Amino acid sequence: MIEKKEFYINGAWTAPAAARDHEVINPSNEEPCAVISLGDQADTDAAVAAAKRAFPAWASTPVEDRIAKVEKLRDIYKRRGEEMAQAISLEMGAPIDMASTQQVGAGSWHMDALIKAGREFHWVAPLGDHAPNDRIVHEPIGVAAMITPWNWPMNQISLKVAAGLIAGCTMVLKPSEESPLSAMLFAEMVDEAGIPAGVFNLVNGDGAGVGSQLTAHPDVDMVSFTGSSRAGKLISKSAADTLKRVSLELGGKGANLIFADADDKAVKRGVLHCMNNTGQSCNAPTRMMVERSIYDKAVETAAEVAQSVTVAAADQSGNHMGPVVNKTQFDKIQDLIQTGIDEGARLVAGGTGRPEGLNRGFFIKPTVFADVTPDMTIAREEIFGPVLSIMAFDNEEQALEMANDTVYGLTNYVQTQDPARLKRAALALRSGMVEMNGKGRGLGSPFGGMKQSGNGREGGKWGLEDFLEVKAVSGWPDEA
Ligand SMILES: NC(=O)c1ccc[n+]([C@@H]2O[C@H](COP(=O)([O-])OP(=O)(O)OC[C@H]3O[C@@H](n4cnc5c(N)ncnc54)[C@H](O)[C@@H]3O)[C@@H](O)[C@H]2O)c1
Repeated sequence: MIEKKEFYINGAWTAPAAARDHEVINPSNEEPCAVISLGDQADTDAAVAAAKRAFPAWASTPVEDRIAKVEKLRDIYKRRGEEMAQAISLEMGAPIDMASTQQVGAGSWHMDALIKAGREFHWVAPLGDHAPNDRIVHEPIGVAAMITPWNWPMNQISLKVAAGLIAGCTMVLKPSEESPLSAMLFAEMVDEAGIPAGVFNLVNGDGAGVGSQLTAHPDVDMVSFTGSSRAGKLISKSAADTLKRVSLELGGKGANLIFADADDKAVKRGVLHCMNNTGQSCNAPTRMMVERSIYDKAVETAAEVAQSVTVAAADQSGNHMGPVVNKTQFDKIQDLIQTGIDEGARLVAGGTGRPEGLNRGFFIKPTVFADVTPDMTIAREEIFGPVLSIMAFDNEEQALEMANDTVYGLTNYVQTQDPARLKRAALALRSGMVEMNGKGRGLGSPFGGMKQSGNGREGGKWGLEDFLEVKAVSGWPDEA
């Protein structure tokens, strides 16, 4: 069993102030695979103090030197990608091939984008020709607390840490207690990259402990949080007493609008996207809304695609689906599937219980419901598992209304060959992102939501701005 009980504070691996062991469970077999420590107030205080001490020197380090350190970190990360894939796969259950490509790949992709954005960013920018002696100066906010979830661990950590480093912030990372192994490996890489002591610190802990201590800490200047809307609300309240800046990336309930003229791969693509990472993605297209004239065919195709998805342990090679992360999620998803049945949705694939042949591990059947109505629980709640809800619509107006009828607003999807409709839908959907006809977003595109999906924007130049103060200066001397 892996034993990793220390925290990374002030450039050194440090024993916790008090022993509080926590077992990390391998979701593929429900057995403990590692022991870590959960920190307490003394560990949090030590990490925040180290970050505070390191801030003046790091903030005044030239930005090109900060970027050079992140480039080094990115290179080490790429070199040690296989180790990272193993850690992610073990702790949160992503199948090893998917962990190597998508999970690890997301981290280097974001670091590349942030490096590019840092180089192109106007750190000191003119206000405009009408005010030639005004400058807008961008400065790091200070000490950032970074609190991350388990579902895409390196995606989230790289977005926050690389942006914070380039911006000139110092930081304390509290990764999810479900996925600490990848985060500790990342800390080793930060150390190897020669990032100065105190700039990056890591303390493991849970939300009620280290998480809350960070969000309430008087010496933390901002909180960058990715996780559930539930925790986002608690964090906002906790940070209010010290008026910290709070950047939130929360849950979602993405709609995928499939019009009758959609390409013939649209339904299959939508189902597989929903099931990717065992449905544990905030931007998963979990509400498939289909124009009535192609509805029956779409339901049939969706059921076939879901039935073709195989399920197996995370350490097996192949393109199967792995388990969900833990028993709490397993039980919650089982309950929601049962609720879907009880409320009258038509089960066309999957259902409650484990897939055939799997008696241990948090495995869920790839599940599809048809005839879902907007008031049903499965149409409203983020399930965070491989469960798709299919609904019918009669016209564009109704489709857009149904898509926007949610407290969330993270990513919506549109499938149609009609260019005018694509543009209308892109503008009408109330979400931070709209992806159309299966085209992924480009390098450096901002990731974030509206409404209860949060207020932050991560990635590229918008990701840097989350960690920056804007200072307005007048009377700037004329350039020689
Ligand atoms: N919008 C995005 O960018 C995005 C990306 C990935 C995941 N998510 C969301 O994350 C959720 C799944 O992740 P999760 O189950 O780990 O979420 P979670 O909210 O339970 O936990 C996320 C992190 O917050 C910490 N935390 C929990 N309560 C806290 C509190 N009161 N104070 C401080 N920290 C606290 C946890 O320890 C963990 O590190 C889903 O809702 C998903 O949609 C959002």
